[in-house]
Amino acid sequence: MQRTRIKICGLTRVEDVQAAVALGADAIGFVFYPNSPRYVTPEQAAALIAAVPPFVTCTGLFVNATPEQVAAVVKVAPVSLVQLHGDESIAESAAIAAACGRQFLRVFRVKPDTAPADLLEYEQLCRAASPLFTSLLLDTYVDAYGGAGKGFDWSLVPKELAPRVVLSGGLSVHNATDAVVSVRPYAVDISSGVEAAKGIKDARKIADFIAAVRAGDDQLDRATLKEHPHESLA
Ligand SMILES: O=C(O)c1ccccc1N[C@@H]1O[C@H](COP(=O)(O)O)[C@@H](O)[C@H]1O
Repeated sequence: MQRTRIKICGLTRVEDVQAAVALGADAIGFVFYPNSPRYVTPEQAAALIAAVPPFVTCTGLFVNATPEQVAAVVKVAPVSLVQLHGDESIAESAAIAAACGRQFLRVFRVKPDTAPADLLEYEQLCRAASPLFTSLLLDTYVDAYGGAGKGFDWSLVPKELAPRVVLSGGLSVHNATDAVVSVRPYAVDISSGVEAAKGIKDARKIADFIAAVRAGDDQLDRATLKEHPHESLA
């Protein structure tokens, strides 16, 4: 049975954390990039993380921070995964993860001229560089680094890579079902598409987004049953 993991990113209020968790988010993201409108201090994030039950993953998002800066944040805000969303090289990303003792998501910001083979090669390099590497997170290249609500051409994602990637960039209730069915990613990550205003999440939009992802999962399950009628979906 297909179950695409769902991360909701850029939370700043405890009521938004509680809503996301209650509605079924698998992961919650906190933005430690000071230029972001969704920035939270490590102390604010620690208070938000205290509202998260076990088995929901808390992620810390960084842009071009040093290993020392990331380690200092993680000491105060106990995230279990770091999302490296800037121009850090693969070696720098591995060093950051080692310094803070956390697994990491390496972000690849896709441009119109990105080739599918670039993504495959980049993922292999990440995997070879560090045992703390978990997944490639694919976002759209924008000057502001992220959280911009801008999508990229999903046909650039190689079929063999898709089951291991986190897909993000411009996702919303309007395209989530299509994203799941056409890309088949391991997970999806959303920020601006479930907001009422920057940094303020909208519980209705989160609920609708999650329902749209599950509708995609259901479509994939039905297709699998049609192709392999004797296969169990359990
Ligand atoms: O959310 C932010 O403010 C942010 C700032 C800097 C880098 C990344 C940021 N968010 C991430 O951007 C992608 C796409 O977001 P959106 O759904 O298109 O708004 C997502 O991975 C966020 O985690």
